[in-house]
Amino acid sequence: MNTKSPSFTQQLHAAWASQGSMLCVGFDPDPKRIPASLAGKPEPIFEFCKAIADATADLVCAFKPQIAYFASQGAETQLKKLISHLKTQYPYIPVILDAKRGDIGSTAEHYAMEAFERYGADAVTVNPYMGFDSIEPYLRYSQKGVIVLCRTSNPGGSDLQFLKNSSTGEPLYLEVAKLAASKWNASGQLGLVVGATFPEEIAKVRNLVGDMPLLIPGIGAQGGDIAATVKAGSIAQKLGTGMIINSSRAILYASSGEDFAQAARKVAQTTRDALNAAAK
Ligand SMILES: O=c1ccn([C@@H]2O[C@H](COP(=O)(O)O)[C@@H](O)[C@H]2O)c(=O)[nH]1
Repeated sequence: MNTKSPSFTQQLHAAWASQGSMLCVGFDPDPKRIPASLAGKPEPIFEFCKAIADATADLVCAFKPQIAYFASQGAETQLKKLISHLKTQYPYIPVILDAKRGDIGSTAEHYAMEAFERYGADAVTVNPYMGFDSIEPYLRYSQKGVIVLCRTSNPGGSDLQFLKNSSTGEPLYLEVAKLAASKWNASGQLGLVVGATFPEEIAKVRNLVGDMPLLIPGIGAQGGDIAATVKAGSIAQKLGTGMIINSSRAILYASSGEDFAQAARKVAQTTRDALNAAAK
């Protein structure tokens, strides 16, 4: 009997199929933007994120808390409580901790423990620019997802990610994609971050990495084009899979009033529907 819990990619494939969605709701809880109706609660960050999670859980394939928003407020306990709530109430929805860690192996071991043991995340984002030994400690958790930054959504991403390898002539982000697909993915649990703000590059990455999951931030507040993103990241014959398309602020802050969770749901629903329409 196989008693192992499902791996990150198994969870993801099940969520794409059962939820019928490629939308990921991101939790970037900015204290300045949390609705006044939650002020005075002992754990406003947790309450805010929980309300949004509960209002959108049937619309998503993943949730993505961004650790900086919790750590900057000393709200690690609220992050832990949020992930625990998500894993208890929605065990079929993978939780990706967006931490973008990158450090030497001995330190990376502790970052991996933080993500997978302290917080119980199903996957974590990592920065690959210190090389394979900085990623390897995460891969020891053979069921957990490791999502490697490749072509980020920010304008400054081009500063380094477009530098050409002097022997192959390939830009650095494509070298990362190639390494991820050919050498680093022994666990089969790797994914790549590619920004929705650069659909042409999403297509180039997809072309190199087969059906590896792509975490795609940059629709919504960053203005990435939904139709172009979905077209670029789709896998032939497997439409509606392969992408975890994140929106954080556009959903979280759809309303600053007491109706914030219902407003978030409306935006999440419209976004999920637009993603699905583009995948047809
Ligand atoms: O290239 C990247 C990698 C990560 N992010 C993160 O995604 C969300 C985007 O938030 P929006 O409010 O939808 O713009 C945020 O947590 C970033 O840290 C990214 O934007 N780009």
